[in-house]
Amino acid sequence: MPKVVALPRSFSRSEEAKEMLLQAGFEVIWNTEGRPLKEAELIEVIKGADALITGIDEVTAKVLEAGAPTLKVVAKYGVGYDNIDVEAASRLGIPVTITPGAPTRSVAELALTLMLSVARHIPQMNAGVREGGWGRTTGSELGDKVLGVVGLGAIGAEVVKRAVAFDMKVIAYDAFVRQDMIDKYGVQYVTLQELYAQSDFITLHAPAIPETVGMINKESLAQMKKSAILINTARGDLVVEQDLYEALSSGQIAGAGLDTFIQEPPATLDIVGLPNVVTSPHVGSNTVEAGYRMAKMAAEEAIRAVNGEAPKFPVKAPVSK
Ligand SMILES: NC(=O)c1ccc[n+]([C@@H]2O[C@H](COP(=O)([O-])OP(=O)(O)OC[C@H]3O[C@@H](n4cnc5c(N)ncnc54)[C@H](O)[C@@H]3O)[C@@H](O)[C@H]2O)c1
Ligand SMILES: O=C(O)CC[C@@H](O)C(=O)O
Repeated sequence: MPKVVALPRSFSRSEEAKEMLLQAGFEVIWNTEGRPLKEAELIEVIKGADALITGIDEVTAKVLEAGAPTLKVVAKYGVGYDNIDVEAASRLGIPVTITPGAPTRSVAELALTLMLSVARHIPQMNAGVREGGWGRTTGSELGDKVLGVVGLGAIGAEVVKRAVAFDMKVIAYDAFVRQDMIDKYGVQYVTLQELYAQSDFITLHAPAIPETVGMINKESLAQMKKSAILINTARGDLVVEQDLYEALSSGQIAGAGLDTFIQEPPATLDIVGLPNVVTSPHVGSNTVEAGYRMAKMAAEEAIRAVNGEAPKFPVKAPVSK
């Protein structure tokens, strides 16, 4: 009986994907920890598995080596695969797949939610009202503001669509220029320096790769407007958190909305405790709808691999943290 290890915290909510795996004759090993697994835990659980479905667990070279004798695929439940040592997988002949498009709308909606929450101080006022207060703070509109999108891929594009509906002007930085974004939404491509200097809101949607890790640092923060609000629903690794903490505390920038952190939960409460910061615990794709799509697509990849079929959405380029 083929064995699939299904680790994403919300995977088991998807009855359809569960049923697909059972119908395909899989023995399914679930993650009962309620959190992503560490390397040592994964090394134990991966042994003898034919397929691994993973969220943001530590799929290191050692894990892949432990699974290599039987493992036929690592199917990422989502799109950001920086938690998987793709180079090691490729060396061991194990394909790595992702679920493109499945989390897109959910993450875009969260990015907008964070923009609005920071601009209107919603969590802070909500907390005050619940304590019997009536502290009204003055927020700002999104309309007529400049939104800078770093990484105009699937999620970035959905954010643009929504931002334009809020009457925002959008500028973007990406190595690949999308003519449809220019034609349909009037997006203007700029350099990173121009994006930092001109944006009222900056939203990160690039993957965590060597070129992007630490890109939001003392230097880039210093180029931003004092009124700028930074939104990060991409990966914590894109930000030097100590530099962001200092910029937010000193008024170098005005606020931040953060869904992702270098360490999750964050190692210290410094940033998340600041009054001008709104956070969420890496839930960009954690909706019922995105969960169903990601679970189904990942389950299909597991079944394909066990049947000896080629993966549908393999990761092409190796990435590192
Ligand atoms: N918070 C969450 O729960 C959550 C959920 C899903 C995805 N994500 C993150 O969002 C990221 C984007 O997802 P997507 O589906 O839009 O991916 P995508 O591949 O469609 O888009 C990524 C874009 O980033 C661009 N890019 C690559 N290198 C860049 C660089 N150096 N500077 C600027 N842009 C660069 C690419 O050209 C591409 O257009 C993922 O890599 C993942 O890390 C987070
Ligand atoms: O597995 C998760 O919980 C989130 C995955 C998400 O960040 C992604 O990259 O698609």
